[in-house]
Amino acid sequence: MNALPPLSVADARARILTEVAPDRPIEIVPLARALGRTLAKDLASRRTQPPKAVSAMDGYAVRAADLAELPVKLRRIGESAAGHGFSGRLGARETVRIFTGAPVPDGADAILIQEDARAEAGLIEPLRSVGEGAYVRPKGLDFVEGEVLLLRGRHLGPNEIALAAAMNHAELAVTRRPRVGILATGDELVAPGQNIGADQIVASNSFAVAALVESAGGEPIDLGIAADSFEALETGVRAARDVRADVLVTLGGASVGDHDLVKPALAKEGMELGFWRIAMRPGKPLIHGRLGPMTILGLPGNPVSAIVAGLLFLWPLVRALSGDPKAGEEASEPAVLGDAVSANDGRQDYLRATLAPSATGLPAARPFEAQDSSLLKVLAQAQCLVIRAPYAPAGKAGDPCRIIRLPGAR
Ligand SMILES: Nc1nc2c(c(=O)[nH]1)N[C@H]1C(S)=C(S)[C@@H](COP(=O)(O)OP(=O)(O)OC[C@H]3O[C@@H](n4cnc5c(N)ncnc54)[C@H](O)[C@@H]3O)O[C@H]1N2
Ligand code: MOO
Repeated sequence: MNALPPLSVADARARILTEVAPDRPIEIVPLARALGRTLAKDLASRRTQPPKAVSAMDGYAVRAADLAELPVKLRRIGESAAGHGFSGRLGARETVRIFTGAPVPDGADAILIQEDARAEAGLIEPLRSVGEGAYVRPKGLDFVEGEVLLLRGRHLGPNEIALAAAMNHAELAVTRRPRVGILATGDELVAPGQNIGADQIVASNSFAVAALVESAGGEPIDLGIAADSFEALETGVRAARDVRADVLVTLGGASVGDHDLVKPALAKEGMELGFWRIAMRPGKPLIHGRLGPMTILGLPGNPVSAIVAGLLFLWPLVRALSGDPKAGEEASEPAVLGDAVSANDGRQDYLRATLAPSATGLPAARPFEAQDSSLLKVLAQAQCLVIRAPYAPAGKAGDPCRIIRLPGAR
């Protein structure tokens, strides 16, 4: 009974994600409130950018042909500034003073930057020739009206919001943020800043998991700390139902000790168990199930186990519940080992490691000696997790490996 179930990390993730319904509830939000949200519909541009040809530099709008043979003097006939174009047309040997972002006047086909011109009494003397189109941003260089630039499911960060604004969308259709109830469990836990008894510790996992949920676009709801009793866990489950959580994340109590009651308590409440325990370190005693409309994710109590399992399973679950079709894609990348590692057992390891440049062109990942799943300090010092497949043979420095960068690591 103690033999590890063969469920792999990839299978566990697939099973968690398959039950997510594809259609998500939609809300309309102003652009200023769209950070971290997920687009519910493909977004097409309402305009062409730039709407007409504009200058990329401060200087003079010219006809390139006029400057083919120097010396030549051009007559300055006006000015074009951003927001105030020149309405006339450039004739032979004429020029218009122009500034960055200003419309290029009709008849002009190039910009002579002002560093390459001598100006005197209404005349401009070019100091060099220019090619046709020099420093001209043609109409629609960035995008054209009707172009679909952001797809449904896109997680909105600063760049996407800037693009949506430039496309002239003042509000966006986004999916409702998945509600994630977070219930810490354990008689030993006390919230930070409280009086702490001799056998107690500060509950840190709720904060880490709430931050993960938030960064994935979900709405974390703190359900507090439940004692190690069926009654307290029952109260916690009721609280999750009351806030209409899409996901209930429990923290701790997932293992096999006499006080690890989460699985039986959830079963008593009617949870249909998906799986329990996966071939992974840290994070082995992961619980997955369904309780009415709620997905249950029981993360292990060890802080690093909770965070690593949160990154690998809760993060994609929140993305999937946000309507992101790419939620299941693992964000791993190639690297090389910076140090030797020993042969692995049957669990897929996620080793906290630093990253440094290497001669191979790939970053070199050096796992910390200390990998105990209680060590938050090591996690905060790490830049990535080195993935070690089950039964991977010993590796030496320079061997290829795959890593997952830790969010916000420095
Ligand atoms: N005989 C066995 N013992 C254990 C096994 C096993 O297979 N056989 N599995 C080990 C593994 S692997 C893990 S991981 C842990 C996880 O156990 P639980 O999920 O039951 O977690 P707890 O026992 O409740 O707590 C573990 C550890 O983490 C601290 N903790 C719990 N919650 C928080 C929190 N919110 N913030 C900060 N720290 C927290 C708790 O005080 C414990 O020190 O089980 C192994 N045991
Ligand atoms: O798998 Mo546990 O998560 O070793 O710490």
